[in-house]
Formats: sequence, structure tokens, C-alpha cells
Amino acid sequence: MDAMTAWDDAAGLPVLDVGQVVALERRIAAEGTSLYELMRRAGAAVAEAACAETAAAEAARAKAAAGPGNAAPGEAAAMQPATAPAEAAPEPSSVVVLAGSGNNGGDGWVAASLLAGRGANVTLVTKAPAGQVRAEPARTAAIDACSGPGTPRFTIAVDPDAAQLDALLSRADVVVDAVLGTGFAHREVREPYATWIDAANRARRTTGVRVVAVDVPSGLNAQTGESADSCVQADVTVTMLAAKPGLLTAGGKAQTGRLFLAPLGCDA
Ligand SMILES: NC(=O)C1=CN([C@@H]2O[C@H](COP(=O)(O)OP(=O)(O)OC[C@H]3O[C@@H](n4cnc5c(N)ncnc54)[C@H](O)[C@@H]3O)[C@@H](O)[C@H]2O)[C@H](O)CC1
Ligand SMILES: [K+]
Repeated sequence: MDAMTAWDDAAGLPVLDVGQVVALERRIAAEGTSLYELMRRAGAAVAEAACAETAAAEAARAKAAAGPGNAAPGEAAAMQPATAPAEAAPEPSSVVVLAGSGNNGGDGWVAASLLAGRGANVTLVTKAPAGQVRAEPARTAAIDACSGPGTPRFTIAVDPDAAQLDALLSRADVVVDAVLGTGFAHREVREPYATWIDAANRARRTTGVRVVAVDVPSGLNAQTGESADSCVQADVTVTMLAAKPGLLTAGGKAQTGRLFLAPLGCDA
């Protein structure tokens, strides 16, 4: 099965309610593929998508530097119809991973480790160190990303203030949004995540950094498609196992950017 497929409304790709995805995960785990292994696969798909966004990030930066109305070389490539990110995959030079404390954040820890292993300059932003992540398998994934000789090969920024976060984002080519996933269904995003989301959106507008959302843009209700008071504007969203209904509403589509399905080697 492909690592990732560009979403096509007409192609009969799977759509599952959030509750059905949770039940599917449990069934997959009961059949022998652990949630930790699913998280490893999810993180790998996100790392591929982040690599593929590099060319687009460079083109957007060149355009911003050239001023309004000036197309930059490579920009046309960024505007092409969606192709599977795995097909392109150059190396990203500078990536900021925003990792929340749930399992969406766990996908981010895995992606950070893999991107650093591929030579990217990665900073992972977290509210608390790996050992204090509560959700499983996110905690195990975070600890593993920091374990073993020479690890982590990325920088960990614990609870940076707004100015530190803006400075990190201003130097990034790609932001991986692993703040909130299907576990979020509220109208308000609490701090520090609201600040992180607003900072990522601001950086996208001002520096042209590309935003790759993990499973769902943070702040979007994956079931209903409603946006919370803070909600990530993504260039690409890599959704796991099946699309969720909220991603396919008009409001959801406005936040996701190009949508890719990562089946994680499983049939939905
Ligand atoms: N579908 C799959 O096959 C896989 C999915 N994975 C990823 O796991 C997330 C879902 O993880 P979960 O732990 O259930 O929830 P989240 O990480 O989305 O969110 C929980 C997180 O949110 C915090 N929170 C709750 N309310 C608020 C609020 N109002 N403001 C701020 N923060 C809030 C809460 O504290 C928790 O920390 C799914 O999307 C995938 O990305 C796995 O990879 C396994 C495979
Ligand atoms: K997310």
C-alpha cells in the first residue's frame, strides 16, 4: 500500500468518524500492530511530507524577498495539483515541530527524530520534557527519540516564551503542527497551544514558512469541521488511516490545504 495518497473526493478513499478511527486503532492493535508502531508509521509519513514541502518553502521565501508581485523560481511547482509528497522528498534544512502533550504530539516526536536523522536542523517545541508526556504511546515515542547514543539529534525547546517561539519560527522552512489532533473537540484552545498556533499562522503569512499538519490542523474539530478560537492554517495535512468528516467540510477544507491520506499499512 502507498505510504501516502493525495486526497480526491471522487476516488472512494475511506472517511471514518473520529470514534470509528479510535475503534479501528484498537482493532489493529488487537490484531498485532501496536499503537506505538502506528505512531512510528504516522511520524514517518509526516517526515516525508515535511521534506516535500522544502522546495515550496524556498520558493515562497524567495518571493517574499523579491517583494510583492514577483514570482520566484520554483513557485510554479508549489502550485501544481497535489502529488504524493513521498515522490519529491528533498531534505528540509530547518524544521520546527510543535508537539502537544497528547498522541498527536507523539507523531511529532517521531517525525522530529526521523527528520533530524535525515540531516535537517530540527527544533521540537514542547510544554514539558519527554519524560513528563502523559499520553501513551506518545510518552514512549518521546523518550525513545531522546534515548540511545547521540540522541536526540534535534534541539528541544521546553515551554519557550512568545519571543523565543517567534525567533525559532522566523528561521524555519517548514513547521510541523503536531499540537492537537482528533482528541481535541473544543471551542477554545488553552495556553500555551493558542500562542503556538497563532505564532505558526503569523509566520506562515510573514515568512512563507510551510505548515504541515499532523492528522488534522490543530484547533479544527475533526468530526464537525468547526474551528476553535485558534486554528492552524496548513499548507498540507497528512491524515492517518482515514479522512475524518470535519476535514471534508467547507470550513475544514479551508484549514487543511492539500490533504494526503497515510493508511499506515492498514485497511480502513
Ligand atoms: N488514528 C491513528 O491511527 C493514530 C493516531 N495517532 C495520533 O493520535 C492523535 C489523537 O491523540 P489523542 O491523544 O487522542 O489526542 P490529541 O493529541 O489530539 O489531543 C489531546 C491533547 O489535547 C489537550 N487538550 C484538550 N483540550 C484542550 C484545549 N481546550 N486546549 C488545549 N489543549 C487541549 C489535552 O490536554 C491532550 O494533551 C491523532 O490525531 C493522531 O495524530 C497516533 O499516531 C496513533 C495512530
Ligand atoms: K495537528
